[in-house]
Amino acid sequence: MFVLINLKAYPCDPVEIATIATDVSEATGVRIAIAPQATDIQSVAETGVETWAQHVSPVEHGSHTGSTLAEAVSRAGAVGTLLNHSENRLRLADIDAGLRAAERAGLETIVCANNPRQIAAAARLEPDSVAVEPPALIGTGTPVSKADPEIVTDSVEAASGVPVLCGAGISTGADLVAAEKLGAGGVLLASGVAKADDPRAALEALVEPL
Ligand SMILES: O=C(CO)COP(=O)(O)O
Repeated sequence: MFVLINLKAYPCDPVEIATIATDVSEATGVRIAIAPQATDIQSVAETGVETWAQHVSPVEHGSHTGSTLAEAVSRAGAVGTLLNHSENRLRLADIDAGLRAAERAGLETIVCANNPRQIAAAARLEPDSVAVEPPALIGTGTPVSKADPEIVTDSVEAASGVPVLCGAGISTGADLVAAEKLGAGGVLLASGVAKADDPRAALEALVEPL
């Protein structure tokens, strides 16, 4: 299972969480990555943890003030990027161009989507993986694998062989096991670790049953 922790714009310490993730990943052998704010990518990557961008802009080098260049996040130490998170929705053409920008920079890609129909469309754009996250469950602590397991199984079918992660409301080891049983190759989560009083205990408990 791939565990990708999206720190969003939460007021957590990204380097502390990255250090914990490195320790837990080394101790358990579970692949754990952190997606911090773009400006924290370098300091997070320096901990040795697998580091992802939350987004890259659909542009190449050029006159694109305010953009997040795929090559720049790669240079800072990111090895992958999310695209089209439900909190940062993109137009179809921009998802496509963002994917091609990430490919040029050598970044692994995950395109997020709300439901199995969108997963089918996202998979056709040939990302490395897709992630289904029903927006209504994000941040609720109610996992998609429990609230609506068919969203995961239908997404796995709709993705036509592209690996599927699931996310929204995931916070326990049981949630990870349930996601794996439904066919997900990984999970995307945020508040369960980024907002935990004790992120180390939260992350250890999360991967313990794997
Ligand atoms: O949006 C998410 C991960 O990208 C899920 O957020 P929560 O884990 O807080 O529900």
